[in-house]
Amino acid sequence: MVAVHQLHKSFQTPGGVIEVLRGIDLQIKRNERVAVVGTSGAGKTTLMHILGGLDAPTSGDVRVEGERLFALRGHALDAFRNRTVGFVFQFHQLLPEFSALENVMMPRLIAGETRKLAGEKAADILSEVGLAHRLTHKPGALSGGEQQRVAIARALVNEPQLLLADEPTGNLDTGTSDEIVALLNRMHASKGLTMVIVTHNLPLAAGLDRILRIEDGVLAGDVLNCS
Ligand SMILES: Nc1ncnc2c1ncn2[C@@H]1O[C@H](COP(=O)(O)OP(=O)(O)OP(=O)(O)O)[C@@H](O)[C@H]1O
Repeated sequence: MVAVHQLHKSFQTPGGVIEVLRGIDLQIKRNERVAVVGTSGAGKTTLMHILGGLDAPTSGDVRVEGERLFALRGHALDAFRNRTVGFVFQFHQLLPEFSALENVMMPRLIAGETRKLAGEKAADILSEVGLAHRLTHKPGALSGGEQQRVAIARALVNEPQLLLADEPTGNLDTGTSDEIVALLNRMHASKGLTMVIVTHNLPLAAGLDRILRIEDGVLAGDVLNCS
């Protein structure tokens, strides 16, 4: 599903060039649930952004579903990302002036669907994440857990094969965090998703199929969870 070959990423900063990813090789199977752990600043978010085509590597290759991500340019990359990858961030990044329904419709409207069909699909997925009663609420009128459910619905509304989540429970209390983890696992099971989740939440990581540890820009550990 995902194949990463000799991935390097450097950033130019006022203090000079910093090498954040230093030669990562990685394969992720279809339907796998992978946790990415590591100390702060290790390069986890940078890796996720590159896996999802949000940022380009300095060198190296990423294939998603056999497609060389960075051979795609402009509109072709946008379209591939919109169709194939869903993102969930720590801070939900919902648009505050739009309702839950409108936020979730957005990726389908961007893909060119009519408002009517996009609205139906968005209502269905919001219902699947337990928010059928919150369609017209704006993000500010929702709890933190509900906001994250809307963000998960938005990530899944285009039926992507790959879900990338960066600290999806990082901003939530323990109870709400457990509900979000349960929801992600339910979505994985019902939709056959491949999931990659950056997390500092060790029980979350321990519940997934595989744990990757990134340290100082390299893959320092890769453990299958056999329990
Ligand atoms: N656009 C950028 N320009 C310059 N440096 C950057 C940029 N993005 C990330 N970095 C640096 O790259 C390093 C890795 O950042 P990254 O966000 O990938 O780490 P992380 O492992 O996700 O950390 P955390 O767990 O704290 O979120 C950090 O030192 C960060 O300051």
